[in-house]
Amino acid sequence: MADSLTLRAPLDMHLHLRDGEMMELVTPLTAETFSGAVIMPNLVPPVDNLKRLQEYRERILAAKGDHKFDPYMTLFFRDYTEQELAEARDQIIGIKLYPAGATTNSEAGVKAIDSVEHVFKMMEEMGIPLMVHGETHGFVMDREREFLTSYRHLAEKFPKLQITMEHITTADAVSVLDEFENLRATVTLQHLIITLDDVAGGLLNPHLFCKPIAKRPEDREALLNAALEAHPKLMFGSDSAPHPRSKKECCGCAAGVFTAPLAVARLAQLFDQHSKLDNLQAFLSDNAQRLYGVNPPAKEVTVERGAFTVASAYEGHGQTVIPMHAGETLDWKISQID
Ligand SMILES: NC(=O)N[C@@H](CC(=O)O)C(=O)O
Ligand SMILES: [Zn+2]
Ligand SMILES: [Zn+2]
Repeated sequence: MADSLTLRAPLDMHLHLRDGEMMELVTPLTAETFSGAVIMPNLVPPVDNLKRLQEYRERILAAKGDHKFDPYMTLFFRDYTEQELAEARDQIIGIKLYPAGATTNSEAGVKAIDSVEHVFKMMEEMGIPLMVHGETHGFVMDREREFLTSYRHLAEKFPKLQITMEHITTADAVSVLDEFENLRATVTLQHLIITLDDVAGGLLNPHLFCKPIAKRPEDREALLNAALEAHPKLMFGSDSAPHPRSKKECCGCAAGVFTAPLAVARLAQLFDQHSKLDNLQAFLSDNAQRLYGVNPPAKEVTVERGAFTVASAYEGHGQTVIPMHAGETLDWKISQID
């Protein structure tokens, strides 16, 4: 069994960097180990025009320091005009659709998905990918499964529109992925590891609470198998979603798990545990490069077997964030970054 592995240009295809002091704190933590990341637009107010997007990108580039790191920008879906889309096309990797109220900072999202199909049509014609937080407003455990109907409808009606099912959490979603050529998906680290039991089966763990909520053991199994086999349409997207400690350890805990600083080491441990280290490169970079046609800056990240104790908190810029696995010791660590 290999005791180390060098990963080329790791990519995080779903990342929240926030803004202001939180952005200052968390951006270098991703920029250090990843060559690029898809930056989610759910700021307050949302990133839904080019001026805001360009300014946000500049702030990210300033916050990343000297690290080689490409932020792949997204716009927050709204009823864009053809001219707006044409101007945005070369500056974005895609447009992210949130059903209104489905998750953190999504109040400005779409209220009725069938009322915006003219925008999907234009995006299809212009080759702009659509990324989707795919949950209905149904019972919390059924929201993703119910939304699969919308994915099927969109995939069929707009066969040239590239649609990413973001942060999938169910076995059903894995199956739908194979039904349509134009569907692809991201999956998080936590959904490969935990189930609802880890969130709420014993003492409540707010640091594992996110949307979509972690599901059943058989769902985790299906997601994990697809990731370990480096399913060609599945990409790593951490959905690392930092919230201040005070917004997590309180009554009315915000949804989001912060995994950016430990994601690569923890994925190496997971793939090693299942003797699938050889497939990590595809899951963590090659699939995304092929599906999105991105060409990230060169970066080699070597992981090796060895103890790595995750910080109990990340602090700085007046912010405190608690990561997943806080204070725990992992079996794999990053040993070198070139
Ligand atoms: N995943 C989450 O639970 N939260 C994300 C939003 C999202 O990706 O849905 C956040 O912005 O905090
Ligand atoms: Zn989401
Ligand atoms: Zn997210």
